[in-house]
Amino acid sequence: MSSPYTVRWGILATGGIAETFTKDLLLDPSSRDVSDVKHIVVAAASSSSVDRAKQFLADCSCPSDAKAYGSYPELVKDPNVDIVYVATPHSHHYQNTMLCLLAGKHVLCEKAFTTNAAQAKKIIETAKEKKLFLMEAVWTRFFPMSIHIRKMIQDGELGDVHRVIADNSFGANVEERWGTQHRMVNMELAGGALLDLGIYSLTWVFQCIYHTLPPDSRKAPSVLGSISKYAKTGADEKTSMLLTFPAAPPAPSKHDAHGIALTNFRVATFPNKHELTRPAIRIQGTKGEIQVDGPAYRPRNWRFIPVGKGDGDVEWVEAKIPGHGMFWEADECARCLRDGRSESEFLGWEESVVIMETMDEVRRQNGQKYPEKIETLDYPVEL
Ligand SMILES: NC(=O)C1=CN([C@@H]2O[C@H](COP(=O)(O)OP(=O)(O)OC[C@H]3O[C@@H](n4cnc5c(N)ncnc54)[C@H](OP(=O)(O)O)[C@@H]3O)[C@@H](O)[C@H]2O)C=CC1
Ligand SMILES: O=C1OC[C@@H](O)[C@H](O)[C@H]1O
Repeated sequence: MSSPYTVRWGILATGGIAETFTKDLLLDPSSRDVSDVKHIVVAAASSSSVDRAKQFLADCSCPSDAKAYGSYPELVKDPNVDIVYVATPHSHHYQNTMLCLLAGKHVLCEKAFTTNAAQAKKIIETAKEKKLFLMEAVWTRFFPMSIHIRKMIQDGELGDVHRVIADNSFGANVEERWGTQHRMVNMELAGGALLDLGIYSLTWVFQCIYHTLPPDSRKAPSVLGSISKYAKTGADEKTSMLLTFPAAPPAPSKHDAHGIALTNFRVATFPNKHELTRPAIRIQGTKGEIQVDGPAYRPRNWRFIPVGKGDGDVEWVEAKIPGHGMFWEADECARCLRDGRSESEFLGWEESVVIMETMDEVRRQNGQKYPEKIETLDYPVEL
């Protein structure tokens, strides 16, 4: 058996998801029956200090020879880094990803890709120019469950999919939990429910209705969106979206399809998040519906209820996750690098842009603008 293709990662920022991702990277791939790729963490950078980066590497049990850097520019100069995982707040993704690409590094950038679609197009254009790999880290797309559900739809097991309803909401006392400075509500950090959580509701709508079509049949949806703002900062705390995907050309398909994407900081998808009470996602076709339990970003159970059957007739299917589940997107990055592909077919550049454009339009309809310094295409900008 040939030795696995090995990818050397640099971690940019040392916050919560950086730690979760890094620990997942270091899990033995055989624990998820993977043998063709493997991952090494060779460096991490903190904008706070080199000591913070050192502590991060230690906390994640990274190899002792992994390099700690006290700045992002130092990280992207490291010749041992093949690909950088960008784990800063949404507001910084554009500047940080441009830094990496211009230094010749492949990039996996956390979601939301950027603050707006124009920035997403700019980093994609730069990746194309530099012949580099770039992907938005919408990790849920790479779950075996997501892949299986997409295939069921493409194989016609649901019949014609007319509607997808997806909710990704937290029940929180926003004032107590996040105040005014936390990235979740801080407009300086592109805070708000839409870019942080709503993108997962949109992910389920898009991966079931849009992504399952042949690429040349995919058409961007029209969207109606409603935003309610958190009084203390103006970030969106409730965003509800109705998307209409036109009938798929060239063969005039029988219908268009609706997506209802919801996100909310005040009320949760499940009243009791530890019980399987109701689906976070419903994928509704003419032969039946798939229900996914949620949370939308890391669902663990799903079921298919054929037309004629009741909820009580069909058991939930548990989809086990040997770890947190971020390794699957990393495995996809490794396979793309191995095969010389600049983008993943699971989440290509065009689809990331269409989703960013959808969120832009919802923000436009509701007068939701972030500070110019995080909406700008200028680079470099000190944030
Ligand atoms: N895929 C998933 O499941 C999840 C994804 N995310 C995404 O990951 C990104 C980061 O989220 P999360 O890890 O929770 O955020 P954290 O606040 O925990 O970490 C963000 C890190 O970014 C760096 N940073 C640089 N500049 C700033 C700044 N001005 N303000 C705050 N932090 C700054 C800091 O690291 P340093 O000081 O070392 O430079 C900080 O620790 C977001 O885009 C979010 O959407 C978040 C949670 C889950
Ligand atoms: O991506 C995410 O998934 C889990 C949430 O807790 C987090 O806020 C969000 O960024």
